[in-house]
Amino acid sequence: MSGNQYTYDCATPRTRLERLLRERELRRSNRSQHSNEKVRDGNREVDIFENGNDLYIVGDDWSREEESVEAIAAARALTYGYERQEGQSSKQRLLVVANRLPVSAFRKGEDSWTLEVSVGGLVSALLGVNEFEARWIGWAGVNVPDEIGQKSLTKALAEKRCIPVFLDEEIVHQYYNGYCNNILWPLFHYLGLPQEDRLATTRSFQSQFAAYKKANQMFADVVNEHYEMGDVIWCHDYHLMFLPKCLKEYNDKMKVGWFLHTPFPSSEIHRTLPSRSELLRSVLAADLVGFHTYDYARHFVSACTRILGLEGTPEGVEDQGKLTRVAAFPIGIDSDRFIRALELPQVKNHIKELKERFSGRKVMLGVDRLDMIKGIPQKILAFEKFLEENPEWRDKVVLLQIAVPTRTDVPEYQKLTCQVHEIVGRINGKFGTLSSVPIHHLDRSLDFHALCALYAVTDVALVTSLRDGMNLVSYEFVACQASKKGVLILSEGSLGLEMYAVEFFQRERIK
Ligand SMILES: O=P(O)(O)OC[C@H]1O[C@H](O[C@H]2O[C@H](CO)[C@@H](O)[C@H](O)[C@H]2O)[C@H](O)[C@@H](O)[C@@H]1O
Ligand SMILES: O=c1ccn([C@@H]2O[C@H](COP(=O)(O)OP(=O)(O)O)[C@@H](O)[C@H]2O)c(=O)[nH]1
Repeated sequence: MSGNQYTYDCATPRTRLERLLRERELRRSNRSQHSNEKVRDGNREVDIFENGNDLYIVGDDWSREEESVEAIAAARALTYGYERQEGQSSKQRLLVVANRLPVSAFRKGEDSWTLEVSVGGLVSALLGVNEFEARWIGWAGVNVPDEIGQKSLTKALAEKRCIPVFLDEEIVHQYYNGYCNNILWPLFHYLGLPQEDRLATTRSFQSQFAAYKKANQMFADVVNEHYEMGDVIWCHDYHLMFLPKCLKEYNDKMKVGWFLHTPFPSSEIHRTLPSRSELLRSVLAADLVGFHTYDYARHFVSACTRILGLEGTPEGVEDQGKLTRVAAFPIGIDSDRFIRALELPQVKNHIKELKERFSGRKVMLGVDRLDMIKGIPQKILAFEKFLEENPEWRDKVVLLQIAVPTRTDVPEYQKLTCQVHEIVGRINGKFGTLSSVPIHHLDRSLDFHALCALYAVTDVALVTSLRDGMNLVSYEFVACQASKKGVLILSEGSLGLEMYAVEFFQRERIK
């Protein structure tokens, strides 16, 4: 054995270790204790062998590296997900960090709170993650300026394994309403930048970007406070693109993943963002970066190569020997949860009521947050055209549109709400009768069971997104249609998700 001996710790070239571990895992079946194996690392060949609890890695230009079982477990947790080691607690600890907590808080008194499940695909998707011992860190959707409120809310949230980040009104205004939802959200969905934000010198842009960085640091501070060695940190979405960098600056041993729930646009679109480079570099501080689809991942890698001049590899992006792995991990739903819900007596009753209420009419359904990317005005206008062109259907079809209010402090969303109300009012005025209207529009959310019943009685679901990250509603509808086999109409803007949808439909045997 040649070279110097030193102790490998989890922070030293992790990416190499991961690559080696992955290859080693593939050879697991042929391996015996104390055996020696040769593994390729790029162009080099290195030897890996185990002795008791130690892993030895020896290569031509490598020094001998000695790795503890804990460090291997930590690297494996990041590379393969959780793997149980003797003497460890039964589940890997996971800190999920997202702007929105799975519950939103409403203040009832000085120190009393009610918590309601937050609506949105990110929350729906992540509630299904149960193979980890997970804690959530995020914003509870409420301003809590006083100490009594902060303490009591922290306590109430702890019961849900949630840890709050307290953002004051000004930060929420600049970071969430401003930079996240007025700049990044429309840009990532190809709606462009608001006119006034094209120049970085615009005061609003600068202050919003500063608030964005400040908010990300506030999330990082809470993570640091709760971090325990070996934890995996999973950062979510466009709200927290700075977080991987903040975390690694604090402790480069942390295992950090970052996942984007929206599309990542082509590099030509990302290039129009004044802070384009800083955001990319911050995300690249993560060990693993994930997207819903291969296209989004490819766009991210090409933004890094074209805008930052870095090298894209089949595994990700490389910067001076450090590899950030980039891959597609399409999020799905727990379909069994929906199928089971349909068997519950209260859901069955609800289905019966809905069938009676709409008997003799075909039910069309839209379930969306009231967001410009969901194409709600377009959907309703298409329905109007259908009624105009097919008068025989006017009293035989109803459109139920659940439009969950969202980001209501952002002017674009306020305008959209007025626009949708105006169109619905006009169409109901035109085609309604004294006893019925063609569109039932609800400005509120439904709970899980009510939603399942609605999906089950629907004849045609309309998913009309102009662009969407994934859109879980389409999957949920299919899961609830096992016996009915209705129709799902997906807009062209949702077709990026087609391959996943088709695979899902086949699995659910819906033709
Ligand atoms: O937290 P909000 O501002 O109220 O918005 C709700 C969520 O909207 C976005 O959801 C996305 O995630 C889904 C699951 O991956 C995906 O199916 C959908 O296409 C996306 O739009 C947003 O990305 C989340 O951060 C929000 O929590
Ligand atoms: O009244 C409602 C409307 C929607 N949802 C949930 O909100 C999520 C929406 O996710 P999607 O990915 O379709 O879009 P997003 O809102 O995240 O952009 C889905 O899980 C729905 O079941 C809900 O719980 N109640």
